[in-house]
Amino acid sequence: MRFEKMHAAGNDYIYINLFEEKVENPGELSIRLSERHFGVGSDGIVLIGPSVQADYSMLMYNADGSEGLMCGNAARCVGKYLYERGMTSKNEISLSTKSGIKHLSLKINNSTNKVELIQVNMGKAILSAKDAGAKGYFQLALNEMIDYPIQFDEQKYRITFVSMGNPHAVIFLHNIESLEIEKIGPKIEHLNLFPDRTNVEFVEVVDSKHIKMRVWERGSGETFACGSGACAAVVAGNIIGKCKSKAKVNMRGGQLEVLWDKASKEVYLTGDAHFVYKGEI
Ligand SMILES: N[C@@H](CCC[C@H](N)C(=O)O)C(=O)O
Repeated sequence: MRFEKMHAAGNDYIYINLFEEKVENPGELSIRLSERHFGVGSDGIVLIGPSVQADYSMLMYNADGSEGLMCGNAARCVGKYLYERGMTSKNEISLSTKSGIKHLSLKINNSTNKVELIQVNMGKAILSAKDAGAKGYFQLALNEMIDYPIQFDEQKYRITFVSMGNPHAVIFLHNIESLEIEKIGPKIEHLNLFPDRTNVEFVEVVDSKHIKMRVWERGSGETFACGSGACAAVVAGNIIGKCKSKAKVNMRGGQLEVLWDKASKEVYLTGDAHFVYKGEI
């Protein structure tokens, strides 16, 4: 099986082209390949395939084999893959995902014909179970959580829940560098408040247009970046008065830019993406 490793801000996935390869048990494959010592090593796998309603489709699996309904960084990598591997010559691409059809806009460097930046319209941020309506995408024990206080291990946290097609619990703190994310992340991921588990973003304000974030991803642990998480952090930050609706988000592996268009309620995620290497197993 041939694959390509790609990353976006250090959020690394193994990309498999279903036009060339057959995958029978993607969850099991993701566990095996993602393992950093005995496998290839990644935050999960991404399958690129055909679609009836959109130009292409994308499925993604976390390192523990669970399926992620949306992945902002993978969607952007898929845009680069489709263009640079000659599967499209379009710079506007529609991509079917488990949380609906997303639209990608590619910025091409005319002299190299390489994709420099990829923006994905992540769709509307959903803040309450009521707004999620029939689409669902997540279960929450409460209707919504805006700056909602919780306490465990004698520590207090305030959570704002945002669905970007996948669930995010956003927590603003003062010093994220010293955070024991391996201890706290899984506890919040598994709180009863989140029957589907949740991704957890720990966010620090640099200024109103710039935030820093560390992320504990559902199913993958701490990752170097999370695109949907960056979107959720800006939406949550804007709602509770911590940042503007357009902000840069710095994560361990790099920077992404997020714009929450208040008129349409849609969230745009922009940044670069990179091929790491091709492999065969
Ligand atoms: N890293 C991703 C999100 C991947 C899925 C997530 N762990 C989930 O289970 O919801 C991104 O860039 O958005």
